[in-house]
Amino acid sequence: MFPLNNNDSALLKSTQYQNDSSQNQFSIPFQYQSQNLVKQNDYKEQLPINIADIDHPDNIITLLEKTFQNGQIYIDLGQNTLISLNPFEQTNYLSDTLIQSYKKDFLNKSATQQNYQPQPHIYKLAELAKQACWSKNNSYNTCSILTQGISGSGKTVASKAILDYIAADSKSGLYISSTLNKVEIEQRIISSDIIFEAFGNAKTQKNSNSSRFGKVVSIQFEKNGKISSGKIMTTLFERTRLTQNRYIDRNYHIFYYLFTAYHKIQDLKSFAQQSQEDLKYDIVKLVEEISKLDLDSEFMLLGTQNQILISQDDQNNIEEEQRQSNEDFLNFTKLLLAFDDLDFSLEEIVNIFRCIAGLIHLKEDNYVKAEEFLMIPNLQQTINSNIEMSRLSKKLQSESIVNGIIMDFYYKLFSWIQNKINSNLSQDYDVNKKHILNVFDSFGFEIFENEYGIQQNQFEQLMLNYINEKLQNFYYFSIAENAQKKFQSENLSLLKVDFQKNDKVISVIEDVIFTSIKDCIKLQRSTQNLKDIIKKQTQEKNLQDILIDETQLKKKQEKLTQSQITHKFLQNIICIRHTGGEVYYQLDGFIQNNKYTISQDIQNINKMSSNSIIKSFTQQSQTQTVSDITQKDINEIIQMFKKSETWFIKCFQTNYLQMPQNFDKIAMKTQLSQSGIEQCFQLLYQTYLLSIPNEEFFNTYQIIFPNTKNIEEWQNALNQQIQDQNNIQFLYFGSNNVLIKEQFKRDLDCRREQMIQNQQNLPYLEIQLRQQYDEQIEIILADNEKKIQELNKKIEIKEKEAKYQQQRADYLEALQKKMIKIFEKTQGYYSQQMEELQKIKQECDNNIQALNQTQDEQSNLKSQENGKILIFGQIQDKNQQ
Ligand SMILES: Nc1ncnc2c1ncn2[C@@H]1O[C@H](COP(=O)(O)OP(=O)(O)OP(=O)(O)O)[C@@H](O)[C@H]1O
Repeated sequence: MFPLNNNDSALLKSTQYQNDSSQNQFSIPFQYQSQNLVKQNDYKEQLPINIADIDHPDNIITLLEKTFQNGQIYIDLGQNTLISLNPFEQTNYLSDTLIQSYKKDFLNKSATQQNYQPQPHIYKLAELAKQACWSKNNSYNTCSILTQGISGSGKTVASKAILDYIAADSKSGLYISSTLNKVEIEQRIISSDIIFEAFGNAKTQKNSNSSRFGKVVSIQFEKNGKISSGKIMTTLFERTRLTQNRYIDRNYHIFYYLFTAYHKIQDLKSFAQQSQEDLKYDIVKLVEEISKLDLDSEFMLLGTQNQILISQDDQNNIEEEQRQSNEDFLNFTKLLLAFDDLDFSLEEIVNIFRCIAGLIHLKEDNYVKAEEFLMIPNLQQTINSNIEMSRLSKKLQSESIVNGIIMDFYYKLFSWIQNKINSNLSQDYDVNKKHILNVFDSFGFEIFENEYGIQQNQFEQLMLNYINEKLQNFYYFSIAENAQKKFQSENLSLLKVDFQKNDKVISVIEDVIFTSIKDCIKLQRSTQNLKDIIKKQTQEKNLQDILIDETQLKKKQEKLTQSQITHKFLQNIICIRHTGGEVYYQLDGFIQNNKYTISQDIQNINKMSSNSIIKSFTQQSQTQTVSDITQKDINEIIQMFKKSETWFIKCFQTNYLQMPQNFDKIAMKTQLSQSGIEQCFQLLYQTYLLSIPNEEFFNTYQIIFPNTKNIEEWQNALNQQIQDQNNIQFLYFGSNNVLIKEQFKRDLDCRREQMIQNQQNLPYLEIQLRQQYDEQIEIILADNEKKIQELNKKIEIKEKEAKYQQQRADYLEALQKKMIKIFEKTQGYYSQQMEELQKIKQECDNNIQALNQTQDEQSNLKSQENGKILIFGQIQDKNQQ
């Protein structure tokens, strides 16, 4: 392997390359040289593909605009950041069919192509996040997806798309249900969303289905990837909406659902008849109870919107009323089905609706009905007994107590529903088992302006903007950390990039404003004192640059107070320099809205209720403030994110008029600065890099420097071509991967192509040489072929011989075995014969011996006889003589 590069010299810095044909026979200039970076001013028709191609944050807008005009709504910024543009029209970007084909495509292609890079899409992000729940590089095996953007920018749609993608596994039949009679967990998670929307969403100026709380849905997977359980956490529920309606804003959906259902009771009855058999609870009985709720008149709690709908006779309004009421009715029926999916009992649903109806009647001062439906006897008496002798009229005091009860009860009802849902979803939830995906449908930066375009921000806006600053701060931390990790894992050091962080803004809110409010509460000071305390603490903590100083503020005030309308508003304001711009806050109401305004006594009236849900409401600590709870919640959420791999979806409204095919540059520019992307542009720009394994990179691009033998030589060759070592980094040689800007990779690809083409156009001589060479090779190959054939023949003969020898060996072996068997069989017989033979032999021997003896004796005898004969002969001779 080539040596590691862990210093800046490893970074190739250039926008220009030599173009000297005498030095380099393949002297095709890199495209990078001519059209590498899109400059701030000459940015025209050319569409950059990603943020790495832009050299100035101002051009991000053009990137977004061109992408949008191209019919795309997703832009990948790298560092786990995806921009999602709200098109305000139905597109084919989100659908079940697309989910299925995307899943299939992703799985197939990622299995076969190592560097499969599908187009930026929310489903791609969901898939990557799900996969990362098992990744070895993610030690927590937990992932988080955070959607951010202003109201109406598409956070909820994006969060739902993620959940739809995740839940699609069981819809596709990938997993077989193990619980026959139980609703699938995926369905229950989707149904929980319907319930949360009914109770926590409202129609606002900016969004007809605006979430008025932050929600984290945590999904736990089994080892096989199936969802095992879920858990839902909520934060910063907007309580003030219940009693303060802003012109065309509506209250929470559930009030209108119930009101419409009551008025369409016949339709509801037929719906109940149809769905009766499918539901576990008795829906017919439920409809009977709804018909008793006495929601006949116009109600203040339903706000101006409803009054307009009921009273106007203008044709458009009648049509709008009809459309809205059909939508509310349809959503109500969905809610009834969702309750069943999550095992809400008949009694529980009736108690919820009775509570809602009770609050509607309470706001009308109709204590008889309020007592009946809240099931609290002597409610009016208790309220009256809490009215004190004070400067405020009895009416105002009673109104304030009633508002307090409504906000308190509704918020606690919402929490009760959340707990009920969690008890159903989270039975098997266990943080220690990991494989968790958190999806946070959060808040965006908010500046509220009145009908004259004057900022009118209150405590609620401060809380939203505070959470937004905290999430922004986490975003900076996260991308800086990710970039650092990416470079460290390649033994590279990241160039230091300074970016504007927002720690000081957070400090002003937490350490100055929150503590000042608390001091005021403790010392029973009024909001008039609040401003002075804030000013003093800001100076003590040296944070003046975040709070606009008095002289500046006065100048701005003078301009604004020329209009009479603004005069009153500007009396008690502070202005904070937020990440997304300057925001003016009206301090009136800060102290009151930060604490629980109802007394302990009033809070306790729920204990007198025979409605089991209302009775179960727990008391809120009087010392705990909204800012305390919010600060704790958001810190917990951020801690949870810090222990996970996090993705960010930055949602944008393409225009404030909510019109399709309309890209409002000014609106987009404002949102861009509020999104935190501009602030860390340099880091995103520098680190948007593709990663290609070293070997693959060298094999692919070696052709560009044909004489190089390894990646280190390749790198040196490239360095020699670089003329201008300026500050643009487009290529990093890491220990395992080459990190490269996409545009530069395209340039390399282009150069490679041309090198290949050049080879095809070699001069005539070279072509001839090549032909000769090819012919030679052909001859060698033919000769080789012949030799191989001969060898094969020999091998064949040898093989035959070997086969024959083997057969013989087998035959002899078989014969031997046979002989052994015969020998074993005949052994006994032969030994007996041998014995007999032995005997015979012995006898023979004896006989032979005897014969020998006889012969000896005979020979003796004969010799004797011969002697005798001799003697006899001698005798004879002698005789003859
Ligand atoms: N990807 C999309 N395609 C089509 N329409 C969209 C898309 N995203 C958002 N919209 C439209 O914009 C509306 C507002 O979106 P959404 O409710 O998700 O906003 P939000 O950011 O969650 O707002 P809030 O903060 O008020 O809850 C949707 O009801 C829908 O009509």
